[in-house]
Amino acid sequence: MSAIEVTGLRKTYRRAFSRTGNDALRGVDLTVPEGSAFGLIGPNGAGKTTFIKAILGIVQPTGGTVKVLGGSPEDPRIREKIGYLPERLHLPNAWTAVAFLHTVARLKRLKPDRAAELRLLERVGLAHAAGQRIGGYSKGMRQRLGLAAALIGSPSLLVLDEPTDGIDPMGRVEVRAILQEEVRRGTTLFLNSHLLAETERVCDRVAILANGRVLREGRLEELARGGARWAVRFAPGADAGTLASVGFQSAGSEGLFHIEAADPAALNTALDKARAAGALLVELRRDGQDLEAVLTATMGAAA
Ligand SMILES: Nc1ncnc2c1ncn2[C@@H]1O[C@H](COP(=O)(O)OP(=O)(O)OP(=O)(O)O)[C@@H](O)[C@H]1O
Repeated sequence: MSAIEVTGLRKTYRRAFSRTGNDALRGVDLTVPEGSAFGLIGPNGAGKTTFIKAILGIVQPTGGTVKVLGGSPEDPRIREKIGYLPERLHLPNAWTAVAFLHTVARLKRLKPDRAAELRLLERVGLAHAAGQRIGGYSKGMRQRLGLAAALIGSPSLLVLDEPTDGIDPMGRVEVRAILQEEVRRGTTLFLNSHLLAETERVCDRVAILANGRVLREGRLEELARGGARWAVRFAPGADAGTLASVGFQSAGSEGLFHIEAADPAALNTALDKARAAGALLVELRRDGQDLEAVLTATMGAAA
């Protein structure tokens, strides 16, 4: 089953007293496989937050269909299985973190469990501030609390809109570890982040949204990391003719070669042959672009 299945999704925000509107989504088809870590990227105003709100039933689509966890996002039984961290968090400043999580649990129709709530606060690095009023929290602390609220009840789908906004670099490492744990647990992660390095580290699939349309979608390996192409450096003295016969094409600079290998087994077979011919491997890396380069190239091609 797909965690999210969207077809022909359109959203036009109507302008008051006007016949025209603002087309935020212009026919989006997107499938998010269950258990995947999916990243949505794109420039400001692309429609990312609108897309997220549509899959959560917060905005009403103008057209198209949205199926989440096999049902409608408006179905309360489906909503209970979704954890959501919005881009703009509104937290009750006069409350403590514990009181807030308690209420979120009740809204999710869960039995309040103080020990579980304290464990969650510990997990997001807020144990020390559990009894403090939220009004005194820093931006990063508020964001961590929002993440804790999204994690309540071990959701099947976690939808996070800019989760590390305001969180310091060490905090980002912690948040990333939590997201990776959740994915290992089987949660589907849907992440909207402007931090491409973050998306690249956490996600296995990515979609590029621009001007309300999906320009590219696929496995990160295929889009960014170069897929089957590898760059290999051998120690000086390796015989280029012999290496070419087993698939290594010279890249011009001393000792540097490229090879296409469909999978790790094919790559290792070629490396074994190169070593058997006396070549010494000194460096191996995927010959790919990073996500920033993919986004820039995709946006350039679409302009
Ligand atoms: N409530 C609204 N009323 C009218 N227009 C809106 C509303 N919300 C969003 N828009 C418009 O819809 C378009 C898409 O906005 P959206 O916030 O979905 O983009 P985004 O990709 O999340 O942007 P960002 O990366 O800047 O957060 C923009 O042109 C925006 O101005």
